[in-house]
Amino acid sequence: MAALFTGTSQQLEFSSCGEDGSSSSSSSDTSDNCTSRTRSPRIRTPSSACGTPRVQRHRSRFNASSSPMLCTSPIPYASWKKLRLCSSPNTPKSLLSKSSQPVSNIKIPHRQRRLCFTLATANLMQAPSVNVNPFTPDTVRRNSEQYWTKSCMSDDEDDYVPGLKHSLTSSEEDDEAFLPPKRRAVQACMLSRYESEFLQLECIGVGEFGAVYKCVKRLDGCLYAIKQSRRPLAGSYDEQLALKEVYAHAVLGHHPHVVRYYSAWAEDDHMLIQNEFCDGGSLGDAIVKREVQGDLFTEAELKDLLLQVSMGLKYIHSSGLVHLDIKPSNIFICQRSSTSAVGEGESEEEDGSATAGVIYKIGDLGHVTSTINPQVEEGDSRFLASEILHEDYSHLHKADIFALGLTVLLAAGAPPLPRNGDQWHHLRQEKLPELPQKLSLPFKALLQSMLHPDPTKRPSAKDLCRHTILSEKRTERLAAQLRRELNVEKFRTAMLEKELQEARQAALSPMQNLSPGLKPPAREGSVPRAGRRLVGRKERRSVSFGCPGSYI
Ligand SMILES: Nc1ncnc2c1ncn2[C@@H]1O[C@H](COP(=O)(O)OP(=O)(O)OP(=O)(O)O)[C@@H](O)[C@H]1O
Ligand SMILES: [Mg+2]
Repeated sequence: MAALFTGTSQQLEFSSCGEDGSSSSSSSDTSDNCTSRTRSPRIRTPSSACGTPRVQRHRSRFNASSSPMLCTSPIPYASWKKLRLCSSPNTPKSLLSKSSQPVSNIKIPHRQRRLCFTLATANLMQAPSVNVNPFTPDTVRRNSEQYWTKSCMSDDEDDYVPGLKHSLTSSEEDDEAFLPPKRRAVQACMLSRYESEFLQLECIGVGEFGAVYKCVKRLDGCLYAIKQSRRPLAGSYDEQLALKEVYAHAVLGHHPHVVRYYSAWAEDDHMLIQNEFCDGGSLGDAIVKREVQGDLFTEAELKDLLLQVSMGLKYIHSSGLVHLDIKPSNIFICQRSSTSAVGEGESEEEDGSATAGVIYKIGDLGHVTSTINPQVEEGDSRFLASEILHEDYSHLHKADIFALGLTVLLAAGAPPLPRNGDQWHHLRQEKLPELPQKLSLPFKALLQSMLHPDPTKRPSAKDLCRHTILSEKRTERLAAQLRRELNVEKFRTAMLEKELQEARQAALSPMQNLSPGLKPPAREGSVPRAGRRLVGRKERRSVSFGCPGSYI
């Protein structure tokens, strides 16, 4: 993995993401840009509030937990090294690699491995061996385009259109480049799991914990976001964060408003977490982008954001957990089409959130803790509720509501949030920041209530999901969902009607060929036997569509 990091950092140039630690400038951190993150203790001296500098407290906690004897975590923190037990899961790919390994497992010296990894990575970069998933929307579209192009070509071979021919050839070549030649199987067994199972496409973000890469999984051809810890993990604070994230994801399961987790493993002292890739990036990035374009989130969009994240929080809270690091850079955006491809239909239908537009998802579960036995690692100080600073953990889920209130205000165009000082306290004393747009009074009042100094006065995530101000949004979502379902049913009905007509015709045509004397007497309203048998299996499906005058 060291090699992996050496190799890839050369090729990918971390600095090209513009997010190296040194470039952080919190003055312009409208949306907690990843340049400005300081994972631990963000409050230096929130004036009178806290005598002990946060840094101190935080560090000591971290040191304590690095020793197995002093570990205070409620989670039985097995050393991350134990993850190595499952670092080569029996995915078809790893089984293939294993079977191609020589019987005598020759240990390659580290230096040599480094070289192998780098060379192999270079080779893979040149000719990526990745399967093409035929079911992803892009592939389906491309295949159908190719199908039409090909059929047009074969209809009239002589009508040669250079451009068309060229595009067809190049896309065929693309496909060939993606198919794994057999000889690469030998290389694959020398690669790390990350390198053998994934093709790294680009660096999509850098945070305190590490870097996040957009990757395509060679086996299924789908995109994933893989988060890699920057520093070696053993006994570190990062280890705790990484394990917390993995444990939380595993407990939470799937929800349309929580970034989906697929797998995690350790390689050469670094943790890797494979998550759903959100093609719209983070809300933080979206806020910055829209600010630059002078295009603020409208009130309707803000309500949609608030409703969706509240749904995700409601789910997290109902599982007895709290996020504790809600902020724009930890909320991810998926465009509608890509989300449906991930196969989340069931749960989306449940809460009626499947509509056109974007889907917001809560990610980065590195600070998640349980409400019953909380082990609080504060998140970003800009979003920290004051009771958490005072170590009052009796209403932890309301700290998430507070952070969400500030997140929505930032999306509404609020100026960058203070990390400490008087401004920091003002925000926690019901003094909302100035906004560059006019929000309706009820919506403003709702946001204000989310920032109430008394956590018990803040609405819960459940309250927010049911709130009348957001109910309009909810109704809209529900209506859109129903419209989609109606369209599907209409389409199904049309198909069945067509089938029915064909079946009737098929049944009638042999009868028409019979001489009049041989024809059985027609029973009014009945379909001839042959016809019934032909469509009999569709009976149950068809019956709800009420086909008058038939038994079908
Ligand atoms: N699933 C994902 N899909 C798309 N982009 C992602 C995904 N996960 C992370 N990113 C990008 O990587 C950045 C950092 O990710 P993440 O928040 O997980 O890391 P972090 O180290 O915890 O950062 P921070 O300390 O700011 O919370 C995000 O701001 C986002 O731009
Ligand atoms: Mg983050």
